[in-house]
Amino acid sequence: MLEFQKVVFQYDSEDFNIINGLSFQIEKGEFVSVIGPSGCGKSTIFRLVGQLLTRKAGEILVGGERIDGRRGYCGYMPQRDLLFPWRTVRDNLCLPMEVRGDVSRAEMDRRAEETLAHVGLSGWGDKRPDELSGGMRQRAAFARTLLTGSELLLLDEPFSALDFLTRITMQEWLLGQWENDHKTVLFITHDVEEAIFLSGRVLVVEETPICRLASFEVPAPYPRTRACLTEPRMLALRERLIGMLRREVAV
Ligand SMILES: Nc1ncnc2c1ncn2[C@@H]1O[C@H](COP(=O)(O)OP(=O)(O)OP(=O)(O)O)[C@@H](O)[C@H]1O
Repeated sequence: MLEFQKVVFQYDSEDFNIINGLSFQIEKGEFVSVIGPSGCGKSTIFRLVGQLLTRKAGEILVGGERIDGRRGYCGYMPQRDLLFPWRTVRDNLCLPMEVRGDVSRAEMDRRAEETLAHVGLSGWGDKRPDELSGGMRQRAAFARTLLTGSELLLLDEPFSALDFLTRITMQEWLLGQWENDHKTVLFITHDVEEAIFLSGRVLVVEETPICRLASFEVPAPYPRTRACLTEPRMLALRERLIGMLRREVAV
């Protein structure tokens, strides 16, 4: 579903390649997390997939085809929900369809209502975002990401601003969504436990410049509950990943 082939990228203001010959693959329907220390370049990978940044070399393929010149092949959900405060929740959800411009107003509203119901927000379409709780706003933002119609979802620390209880509730909610629709999800987080609870595979940024990602299979079948986090194999993986991240930020 997503493939990097020897991708190289440099920010204009920097004198080195932050991404330096990176190759990796994500299969269709996988839930994969990317972890690494702050500032190592995780979001840069997402920006390259979304063509918000242009690589210097290498290829990025989605669904086996080069991304260049294409649109609508991925949905992006940033850390902050970025819902427009002056729009109703429904009109926020309609945005990706408005941008595409390929469906009528009535159809946009129908799809928005359907997706609101899907994320447990029936009846909230006429509200403004500031009338929703943090968790509800994130669900609305996720619904908007779904309405891009893309099979590949890039979720960039979507729960990091939430309080602990809302956060674990949202993790369980997201896992339930994924277990139903099996979209391909690439998920950035700083939280090792969140990564192993949600993912089938965890990719670790071991160094900057990023030349490779270390890949770890998560040893727990789906469907999952939080109880799996206390299993010895999961605890061992958690400790191993924390150890790797500690080494990277050691001073
Ligand atoms: N527009 C830019 N110009 C120059 N440098 C940038 C730019 N955007 C990001 N950087 C730098 O590139 C590095 C990687 O940034 P990026 O946002 O990809 O990291 P990250 O791993 O996602 O960080 P965090 O976990 O804190 O969100 C950082 O050192 C950052 O300062």
